[in-house]
Amino acid sequence: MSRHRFLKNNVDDDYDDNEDDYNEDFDEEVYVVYDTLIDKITDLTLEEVDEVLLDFNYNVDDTINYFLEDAGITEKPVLKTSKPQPQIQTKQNNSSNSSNNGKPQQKPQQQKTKASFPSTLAIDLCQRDKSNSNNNIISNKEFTFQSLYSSSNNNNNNEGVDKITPFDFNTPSPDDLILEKQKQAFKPKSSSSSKDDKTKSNNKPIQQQKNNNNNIESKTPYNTPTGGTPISESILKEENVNINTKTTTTTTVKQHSESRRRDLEEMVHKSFSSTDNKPHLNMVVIGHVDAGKSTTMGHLLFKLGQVDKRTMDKYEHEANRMGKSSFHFAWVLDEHDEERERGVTMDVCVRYFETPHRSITILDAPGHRDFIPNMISGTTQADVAILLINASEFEAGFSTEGQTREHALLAKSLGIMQLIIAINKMDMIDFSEERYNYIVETLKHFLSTAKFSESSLRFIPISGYTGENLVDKKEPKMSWFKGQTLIQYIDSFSVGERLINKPFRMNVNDIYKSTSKGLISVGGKIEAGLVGTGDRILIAPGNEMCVIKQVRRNHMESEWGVGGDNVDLTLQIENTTAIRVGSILCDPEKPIPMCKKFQAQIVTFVLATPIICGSQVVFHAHSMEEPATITKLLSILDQGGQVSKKNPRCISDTTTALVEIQLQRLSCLELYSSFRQLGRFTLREAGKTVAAGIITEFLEHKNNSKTTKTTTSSSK
Ligand SMILES: Nc1nc2c(ncn2[C@@H]2O[C@H](COP(=O)(O)OP(=O)(O)OP(=O)(O)O)[C@@H](O)[C@H]2O)c(=O)[nH]1
Repeated sequence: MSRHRFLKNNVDDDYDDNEDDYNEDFDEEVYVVYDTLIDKITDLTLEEVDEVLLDFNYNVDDTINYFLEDAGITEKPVLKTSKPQPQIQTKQNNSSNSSNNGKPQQKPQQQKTKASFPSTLAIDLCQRDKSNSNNNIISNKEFTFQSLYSSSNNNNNNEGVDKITPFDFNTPSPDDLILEKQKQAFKPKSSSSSKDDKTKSNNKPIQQQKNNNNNIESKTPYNTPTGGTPISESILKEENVNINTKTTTTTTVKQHSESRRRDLEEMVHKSFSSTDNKPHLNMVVIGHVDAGKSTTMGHLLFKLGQVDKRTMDKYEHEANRMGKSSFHFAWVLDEHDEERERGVTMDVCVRYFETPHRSITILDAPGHRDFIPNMISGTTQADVAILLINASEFEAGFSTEGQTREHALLAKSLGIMQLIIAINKMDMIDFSEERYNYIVETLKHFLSTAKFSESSLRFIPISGYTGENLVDKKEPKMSWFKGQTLIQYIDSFSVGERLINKPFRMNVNDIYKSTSKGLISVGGKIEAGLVGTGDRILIAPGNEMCVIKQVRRNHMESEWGVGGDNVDLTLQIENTTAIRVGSILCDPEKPIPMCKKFQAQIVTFVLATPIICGSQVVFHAHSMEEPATITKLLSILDQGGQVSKKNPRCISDTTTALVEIQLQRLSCLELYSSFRQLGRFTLREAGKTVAAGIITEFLEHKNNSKTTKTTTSSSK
């Protein structure tokens, strides 16, 4: 019934182990430089070459000179042209963990262009900027998200557009090499051959398009590059591809056939138009630490019959024994021993319930500031939110050190439009109307400066512990409140559009290992598209294929899932380490772009030190996080989104600006104009959220698509 939470640390370990996979596709220049220098600089790595090439805009000569100078070598080596073959060998070494030369196994180096986060110099520069041009920076007093959101452009012209760039077959392409490998590996097997016999080539040379600063072939996110990675044997079998045949064709792997698509659409239509259908919403519960989020949700689930009396008694008894008697409702959601011992939620917990007109997935987020990355990851999956406020200690949560403001701003930045503000622990303030009104007025003012529209806010006094106003009203001392109960407000959340016709995208938020070999279950939100059992989908990054064996939506088995659903998928996959929290599952024909450098519009929060060119931050988007550098400050924008100052020297508090951001590694991202939810991000520095933003333009990106070149003797 309930979803297990995935222990992020384990995944991070997997991820580290897998970095070689992640970095195994390089441009040809990388191999030219590497092959030319490797005899002279023996500790050279492909990753290092890749980084430096990037800095030199893929200029081979400049890069070689850089390394020679760095190593103090004056004699220039003869330039070696690179053939695809060494790529394969290097990657084989990688995947087999060979210690042959060891280099490709090393983790990527840190970026060479490092600048430490600003200090007094930056503050000084900023103040000078301010004094020179007071009009250019939006007043600190008025926090504005307006330009961030007004720039949201609904232009989805890119949607579904495929531009296929033909590959020049004069030279042996990486696909040819793969085909050779496939021929060897995929010898026809008898029908009785066991699954375990399957051999998968781990070589994944992709014919890459060059995506440097000056050479962006196209900005559409759905370009389908030529070349591709080898499709796994199981999938080839399902496609009925006979490897030992004569005619060579390039096939794009399809997620599902046209007829299957029609069937799935029919099922979706039938389900959605049924009178039993309750629109689904993902609801994140946020707020300062100890505001009562888990207690309120646990008590609500208990009142709705989602937790039986016996289990509740057991929790109460055990909580008593541990001296944590007041936490027994919180234990419905806080399942881990450490969370129960510490009385603190650490990771997002997922639960499901229904109201008369809605089916709701609860995402109970941690309130403690140490776990804000988890809160962000939960909020990115949500459609609506409940902000819990501790009425007895409102000031502590609302202070700049508290998380009330930060959570509300993050929720807004991550696309939450509808918010219930539950003023909790009313029993601790003797259900005082006066205190309630004071808190509501203070929050109303703050939330309007954060650009929440007043009509999308609902304020409600509750006691999560006594249960007052959760599903019914009993407390005579609170008879002054004439509004609805919490469950009624939840029931009246409006439901957003389901992006069924967009390419499939799902954000992986949980992973549960399966006991069956080759099967793995993942949980997360389908951002867009339609999937069904039997679909073949692509895992990015990593460009690995898998097959959907089972779909669970709203915690029930289903044959399909659509945009907006929070689902668990059981996947058949040969390399279970290819998937991790932060992966994106996508349509192999229209995969998510991979991006390393982009232009973005950001809004800064309250900053300890201003942002300058070279500021190091942690970039959070959907469920991924990645070290990043702000490489250029392009302009400061006014409230209308117009440029008010070009090339500023720094960006201070609560300012809207256009910047360039460089990530340490290629990451799965979308333009905000194409996929809002996957084109939003937040930036954190030293444990604090410093800005939120949207991706406006890719500067360095590549597109993956799952194509395979197969040789067939007969075509259907
Ligand atoms: N008196 C009273 N205590 C409450 C109420 N709601 C929660 N509490 C208590 O507040 C403490 C913290 O509650 P939690 O539900 O763990 O708070 P939380 O917001 O989920 O905490 P984190 O997730 O760790 O941020 C517990 O001791 C609860 O019993 C309430 O309405 N009244």
